Amino acid sequence: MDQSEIEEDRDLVAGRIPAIEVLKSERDINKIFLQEGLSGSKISEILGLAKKRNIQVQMVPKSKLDTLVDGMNHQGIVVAAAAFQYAELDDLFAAAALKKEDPFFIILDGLEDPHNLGSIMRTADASGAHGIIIPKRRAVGLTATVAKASTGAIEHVPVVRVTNLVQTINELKDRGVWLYGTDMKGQDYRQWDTKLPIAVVMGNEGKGISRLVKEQMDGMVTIPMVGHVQSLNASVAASLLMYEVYRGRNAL
Ligand SMILES: C[S@@+](CC[C@H](N)C(=O)[O-])C[C@H]1O[C@@H](n2cnc3c(N)ncnc32)[C@H](O)[C@@H]1O
Repeated sequence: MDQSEIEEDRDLVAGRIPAIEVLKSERDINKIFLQEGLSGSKISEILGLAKKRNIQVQMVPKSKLDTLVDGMNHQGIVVAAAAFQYAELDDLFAAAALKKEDPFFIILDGLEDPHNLGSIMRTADASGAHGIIIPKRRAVGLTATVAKASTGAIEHVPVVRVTNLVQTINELKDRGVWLYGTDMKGQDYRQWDTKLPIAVVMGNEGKGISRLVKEQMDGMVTIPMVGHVQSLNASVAASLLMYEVYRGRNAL
């Protein structure tokens, strides 16, 4: 096998749980590359799903998988799947409408780290967010590393990629969504009314939210910090905020 066997419009999904998620999804699968001599319950599940979907499984030595995914921890399995599909803004509204819920979107203003994006997708799925909006330029998009870090959530959380974030924010406002930015100078997140249709904006790992985006916000929200460091990791902050929305909307 060499790299040319993988068509350019294909994504390589590495790892057992991500492989199972992609095999259960509706995405087209080209082929499965499985490390020789592996067994176990997850491998049996993968082989069962492959059989059910009539997907070719090629047995390869570990070194081939290492080369294919460039040292990523593949756990003996790589799935060559159709390229990750981006959604449209309407798909996010439709996802909210389908669940009869007010929109709950996450906007990432220039997030760069694929592990942060994967982790945010994982919590977005868990906390019931209807989708994520990212800019096309100067930001991480959907990659194999993101897929791995999302542990399969990438198959369930729609991601919209837009050319102009400020324009999209204005469209969201026109459609009744309240925009909340996040930094260290906003209202305490425990006093935030999360029962409205909302989009939460997270900033870049180094620079935070850009000025032009911040100017469009209806409000700013802050997670209090009483220690010595100046900010939380973007995906950690996003998780706390997403669960605050969940908590506010799902009273016990
Ligand atoms: C590492 S921080 C960026 C710090 C950046 N130097 C700044 O001044 O905003 C990345 C993102 O995480 C979120 N964040 C981090 N800590 C936060 C907190 N305590 N409250 C609200 N959001 C926070 C914000 O969205 C921020 O833009």
